[in-house]
Amino acid sequence: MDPYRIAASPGTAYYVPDFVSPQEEEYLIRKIQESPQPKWKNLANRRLQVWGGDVKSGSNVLLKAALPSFLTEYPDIIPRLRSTGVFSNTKQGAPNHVIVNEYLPGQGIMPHEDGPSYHPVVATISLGSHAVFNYYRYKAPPPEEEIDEDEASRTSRGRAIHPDPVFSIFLEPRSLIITTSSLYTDHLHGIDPLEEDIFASALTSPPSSDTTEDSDLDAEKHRGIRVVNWEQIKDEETRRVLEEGGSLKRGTRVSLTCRVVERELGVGVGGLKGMRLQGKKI
Ligand SMILES: O=C(O)CCC(=O)C(=O)O
Ligand SMILES: [Fe+2]
Repeated sequence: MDPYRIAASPGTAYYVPDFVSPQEEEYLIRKIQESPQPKWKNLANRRLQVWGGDVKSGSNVLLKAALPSFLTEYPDIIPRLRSTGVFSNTKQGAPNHVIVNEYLPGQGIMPHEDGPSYHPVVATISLGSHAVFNYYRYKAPPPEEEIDEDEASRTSRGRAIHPDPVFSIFLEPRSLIITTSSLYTDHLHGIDPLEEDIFASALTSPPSSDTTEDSDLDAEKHRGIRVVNWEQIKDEETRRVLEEGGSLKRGTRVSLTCRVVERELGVGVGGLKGMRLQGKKI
């Protein structure tokens, strides 16, 4: 995987263009769209499907269900992810849990952390359209003496997030991105709800706060996002936009977020009825 490493990313991340072929992309989108209506969960700003089973809240345990053949047989997404080796230090060796998200132009996902149920290596496949993944950090917590006991035991929820992303990664349709370790555990990730992404030239540096006397023209040149992996972008036209600055309209994007939940419970004959988990009926 070394040739695919994103050099400018903090932590270790890999960007693999053309991880799936155009034919496979079309097939996957079709199979996902053909899933029965109840498989879709409608959220305010996107809809999603969960495959592989549910993670019981509070337990971090996956109540395992079979992955569909469009992920295990044709196209062989899961075996292909196994062969990258990035999951080799997990018990399973390959993702056992996949979330499918569908975003129409103008939709996105708020900056968030995925939580402790997942092993901190994530494989994301983009289909249909591009995305710009933004990574954020929390604002520094208040000094310790100002935190009361209750505050300290609270989870990260409710902590203020820095409004500007620390960095952004461009995801082409059919690409795979693998994020690991600190990128996953120390940052939040999100996608802005936009119909069009605006890019500043990757060759310019972001305006610093003491360059307020910049001309309007200079300011214009600096406006927009810079992505850290622009040199790894396969599509020439897209790479030129990222290099020189410009905009890209979004289409419908379908993503596969593939992860490992190391603690899992298989579903035997008779299903979940009467099953107990850590002494509790589930
Ligand atoms: O669509 C994506 O690539 C991001 C999805 C995501 O962050 C999530 O499902 O937790
Ligand atoms: Fe996420």
